[in-house]
Amino acid sequence: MSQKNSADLTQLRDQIDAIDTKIQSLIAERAGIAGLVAASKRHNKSAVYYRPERESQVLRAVKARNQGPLSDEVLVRLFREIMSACLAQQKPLKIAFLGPEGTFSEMATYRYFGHSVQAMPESSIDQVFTEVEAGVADFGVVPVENSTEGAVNNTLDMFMSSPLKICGEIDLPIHHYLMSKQQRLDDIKIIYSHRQTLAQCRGWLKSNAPDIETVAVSSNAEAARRAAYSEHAAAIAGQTTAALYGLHILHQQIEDQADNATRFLIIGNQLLAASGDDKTSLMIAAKDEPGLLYHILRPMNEQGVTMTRIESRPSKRKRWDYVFFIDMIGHVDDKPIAATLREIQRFTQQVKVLGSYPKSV
Ligand SMILES: O=C(O)C(=O)C[C@]1(C(=O)O)C=C[C@@H](O)C=C1
Repeated sequence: MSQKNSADLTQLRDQIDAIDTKIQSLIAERAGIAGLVAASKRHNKSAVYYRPERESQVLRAVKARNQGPLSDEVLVRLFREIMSACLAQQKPLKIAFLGPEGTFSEMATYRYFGHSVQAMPESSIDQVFTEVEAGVADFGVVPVENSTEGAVNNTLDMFMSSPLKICGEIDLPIHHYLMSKQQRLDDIKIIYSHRQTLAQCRGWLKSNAPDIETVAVSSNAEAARRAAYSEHAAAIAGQTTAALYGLHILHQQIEDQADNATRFLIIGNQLLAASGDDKTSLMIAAKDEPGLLYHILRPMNEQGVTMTRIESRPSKRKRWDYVFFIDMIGHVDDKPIAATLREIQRFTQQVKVLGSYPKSV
C-alpha cells in the first residue's frame, strides 16, 4: 500500500471511529428513554411493555426515511435489534416457536422479535399454543401458509379451540439447500426433509434426483440431524442448518418457486390498538343456509373492505360442516370493518375476531 493510500485509510477509519462513538452514545440515550417509558408503564397494574403496533410504526418510519446505500431490509433488521435490546432491559420476552433449533420458525422468531429474547423450541404447533395459553411463553410463532404449498391446516385448526389472539405476522423468504456429509449427489441414496419442504422442491427432485428415495421427517432440522449421522444421506433445509450440523451444501436454492415464502403468525393474549396499517383475521362458523359466502362477501364489497385471504376448514363438529378463515385489510376499530362485522354476524352462527395486527413490515 502506498503512503498516500495508507494515510487515506487512517483518515477514513478515524471518521468511522468518530461516527461509531456518536452512534453508541445515541443508542445508550435511546435505551435510557425506553427505560423511562417502561417505568411510566409500571404505574399501570396491567402494564404491557411490548407494543407491536408501536414497533411497526417505528420500522415503517425507518423505511420511509431510508435513502440508501443500505437496503430497507437491512435497516429494519438493525432497528429491530435496537428495540429488542431496549425492551429486554426490563425482562427478555419468552417466545415459543416450532422447533427444534435451526427451523424456519426459529429464523422467523429472531427476525420478528430481534435476538434479545428467550426463544423456546417446542415439539409441535399445538405445544406452541399450549405454552402461550399457560403463560409459560409471552408469545408464540407458528407457520400459517406457504406461497407454494398453501395453508398450514394444523395452525388454522388450533384457532377453533384456542382463546389466543393474532398479534402480528411476518413473511419470510424461504430458500432450500441440499446438504450432506458427502460432496457429490451421486453418492446420496436417501434424502430427508419435512413433508412441506419436499413438496416445495418436488420439481427439482424429479429433474435432478429421480432415483433417490425421499423420506418425510418431523422437521428440516431433524432431517439435517439424520444426514449428519449417515454416510449416504442428504437433507433439504435452510442454509444456516448446514453449519449447525456440519454438512456441506451440495445444491443451493432448489425450491421450485424462486419467490417461495412462508407467512408466520405471532400469537399472544394481547388485543392491539391500530398501527395505521393493519390486518384483521376472522373465523366464521357457518349457518347451514344457502348463500353464506354471499352474506360474507356482500358487506365487504359494500364497505370497500379488501379481503386478502379466505380458507375453509372442516368444523369437526359434524360431517360437511365448515368454518371460514378470512383476512381483511384494516383494524377492527375502523368503521368499515366494524360495519362489515355487524352485517356478517346477522347471517352466520359465530364470528370470532382472531386479531387486528400490524401488516408485515
Ligand atoms: O414506545 C414504547 O411503548 C416503548 O416501550 C419503547 C419501545 C422502543 O424501543 O421504541 C420498546 C418496546 C416496545 O415494544 C415498543 C417501543
